[in-house]
Amino acid sequence: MLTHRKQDFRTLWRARRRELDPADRAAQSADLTSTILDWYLPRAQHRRVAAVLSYGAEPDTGALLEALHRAGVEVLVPITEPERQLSWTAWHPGVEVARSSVAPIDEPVGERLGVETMETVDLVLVPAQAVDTRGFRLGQGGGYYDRFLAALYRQRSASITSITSSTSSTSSVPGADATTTPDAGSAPSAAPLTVAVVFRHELMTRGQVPTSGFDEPVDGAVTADGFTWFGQV
Ligand SMILES: Nc1nc2c(c(=O)[nH]1)N(C=O)[C@@H](CNc1ccc(C(=O)N[C@@H](CCC(=O)O)C(=O)O)cc1)CN2
Ligand SMILES: Nc1ncnc2c1ncn2[C@@H]1O[C@H](COP(=O)(O)OP(=O)(O)OP(=O)(O)O)[C@@H](O)[C@H]1O
Repeated sequence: MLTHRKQDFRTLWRARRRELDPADRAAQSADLTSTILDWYLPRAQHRRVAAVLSYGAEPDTGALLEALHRAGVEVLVPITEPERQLSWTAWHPGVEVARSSVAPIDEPVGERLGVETMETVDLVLVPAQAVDTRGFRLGQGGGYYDRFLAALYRQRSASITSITSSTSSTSSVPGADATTTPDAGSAPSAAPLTVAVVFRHELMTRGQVPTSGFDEPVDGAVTADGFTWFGQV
């Protein structure tokens, strides 16, 4: 039942995405690019970002990936593996790509890294059809990012625990009320931060995205208007 609700919702929002005027899509993609660069570059620590090679009607990430690379940031993109797992590989302009064996998308050819590589990633840009202000997102329906985020958060909380046990600062869980912070002053401090990248109309009020047990919330969302953070990490 819930699966049907999710599927209907996905179909609806996919159609809305395809109906976006191409000029609007291009303008929002350009604003997303500058918003992400303006926020990230002054805060970069490891200078490593995980993103995606966009396809179809997604926000276009081409200019963003190139600008990050030009700024000396290592860009990682996902590789779809069997059993709905993701691995990660480095992207650079002109990298050789090959068709995935499990999804209808092209992916770079190169060394494949596991979730451990995220220990030195600052920011994970997560694809989504829609996201609500609890941080719940709807993706392509493969469950790839749900599985990946679960593994990432296990790793992240293990490292928070090891830091807090030596510094006695507090840790908490995502899920408090959202704050829209165009200057992103109150971004949570856990690393890497997970941020859904969506068009303006795809950022919704809490409870609007149907969820199921495996869904993992993201820390924030970014649209052409700026970043929104969903709570403390
Ligand atoms: N840019 C990008 N890369 C990504 C994802 C994503 O959402 N966006 N993924 C996130 O998990 C993974 C790939 N997941 C995918 C899962 C299913 C389909 C797929 O079957 N697409 C069909 C059907 C689309 C439709 O019904 O309209 C297609 O494109 O023909 C594609 C990618 C990893 N890489
Ligand atoms: N950690 C998990 N373990 C087992 N099954 C999972 C897990 N996460 C998701 N699934 C299953 O994967 C399927 C797709 O999940 P869902 O509809 O939430 O995908 P999605 O979030 O839209 O896709 P994606 O994460 O790839 O962007 C569902 O049947 C879901 O139950």
